[in-house]
Amino acid sequence: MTSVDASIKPLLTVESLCVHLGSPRIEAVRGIDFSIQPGEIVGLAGESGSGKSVTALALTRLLPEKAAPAYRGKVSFAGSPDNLLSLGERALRQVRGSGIGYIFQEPSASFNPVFNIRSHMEEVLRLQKVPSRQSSQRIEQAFGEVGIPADSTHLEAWPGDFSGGMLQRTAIACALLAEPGILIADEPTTALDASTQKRIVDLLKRLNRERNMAILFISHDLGLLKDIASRILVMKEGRIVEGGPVGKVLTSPKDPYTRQLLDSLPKLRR
Ligand SMILES: Nc1ncnc2c1ncn2[C@@H]1O[C@H](COP(=O)(O)OP(=O)(O)OP(=O)(O)O)[C@@H](O)[C@H]1O
Repeated sequence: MTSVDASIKPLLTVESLCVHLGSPRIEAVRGIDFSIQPGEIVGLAGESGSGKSVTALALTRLLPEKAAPAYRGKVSFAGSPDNLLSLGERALRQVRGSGIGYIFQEPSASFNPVFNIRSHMEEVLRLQKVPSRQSSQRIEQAFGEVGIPADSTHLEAWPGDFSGGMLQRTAIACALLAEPGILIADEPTTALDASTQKRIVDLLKRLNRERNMAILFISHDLGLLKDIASRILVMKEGRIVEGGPVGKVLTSPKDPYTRQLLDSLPKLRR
């Protein structure tokens, strides 16, 4: 886990973020504030429905249009004065492409089943305006980072040909192609078996260390967050009810809700 110098300016700052969505309308996120430093791994915990995924998607306005999301507050990235919540679509696409990457619980959510793996990776590079003569080398490098051979068997495969763990590693490789400053990982291991889960967590920790890539790691599993994050935030009903260094929050939680979440963890995982 990379240690973080508090004097360094935050990479991502979220101020008074509120999100209304759906029908009937609900306020899924109710005025939250947090920041993430370059190279920091922050865990976002909270039970199902507490607003973790809505928060993650709201950062770059990725919530589905059909939910008619309305955003309030400010999200700033990489020292820019722009508010991502009101930035034009084109500029925002640039941030989504290169600044802020995502991986999701269901790795298949990162892929279109009718395109093969190579097409997905080339599309990421095209959006990054990487000259096509550099494509093969960049794809090889990204695959290398996640331990998948960049041969035709893997590159010409369809997303449906891969196991969950393999597809999640491929999703991470796709995200890496854009060299994000921060990776938003929304329950990235929940759909995987225990040994694959460990492999993905180890991979993310290594990428954090080697690339100084910050990670917002979302999970309802405090035991897992203890292993990966240096700091955690706990959400309940759209609010952050507690936050701080992971060791401190987990050994002496202040909020009754965090205590309750901890009590629901098997003793061995604490
Ligand atoms: N696309 C959507 N349309 C309407 N309501 C939504 C949508 N996505 C989430 N919600 C609602 O927003 C609230 C917060 O949901 P969210 O998915 O952020 O919770 P979560 O903490 O990520 O839960 P989980 O751990 O189950 O993923 C819930 O009441 C949920 O039903």
